[in-house]
Amino acid sequence: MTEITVNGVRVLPGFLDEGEQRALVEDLRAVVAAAPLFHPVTARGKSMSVRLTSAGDYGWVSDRRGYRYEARHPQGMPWPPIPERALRVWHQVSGVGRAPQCCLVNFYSDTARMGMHQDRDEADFDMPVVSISLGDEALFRVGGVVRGGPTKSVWLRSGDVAILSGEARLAFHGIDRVKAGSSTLLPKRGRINLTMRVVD
Ligand SMILES: O=C(O)CCC(=O)C(=O)O
Ligand SMILES: [Fe+2]
Repeated sequence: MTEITVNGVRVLPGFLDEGEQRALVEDLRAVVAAAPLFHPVTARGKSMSVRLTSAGDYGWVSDRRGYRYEARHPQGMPWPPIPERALRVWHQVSGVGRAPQCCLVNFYSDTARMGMHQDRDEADFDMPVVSISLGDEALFRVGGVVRGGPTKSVWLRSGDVAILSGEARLAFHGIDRVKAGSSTLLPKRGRINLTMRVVD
């Protein structure tokens, strides 16, 4: 496994083998059973194309009041615990002593995408964001810390881990598209991305 760096974001291709990926998908079934996926809307009333849920002490939500971390799912239940298997990845790659407080779970259908944004709803940017990709490949675009600057893209494949830390912690990033049917991991097509974060 050769680590690559895309505008400062570290990518560890094939960090999880297929058995670990399958086990993690099973863990996520339990997460989604306890805290169903939902389609967030933005403060402007636009529906996001990903469906999402969270595990941990906090979950990321967005609705007409804007986006923020909340201790409960929009339907009122607490978020389930972050799967041990995901926590292990965090402790292997994050380089920090703290545990993540949120594991955001994004589900991308064939047509879903995510616009360029910074992850900046957390209190301490010395804490990295650790991402795990499962299922179909996705074109991940990374820019600098200023919107609109030059970008580089890389395909994130099932089992890849990406780390936003240091100078790249606040890098703009997004998902341009998902290559439908490029992986056989998930029973239906699509992609799951987990991002673990220390929130407060
Ligand atoms: O899906 C991805 O790889 C990135 C997700 C992301 O940037 C986010 O949830 O903030
Ligand atoms: Fe992000």
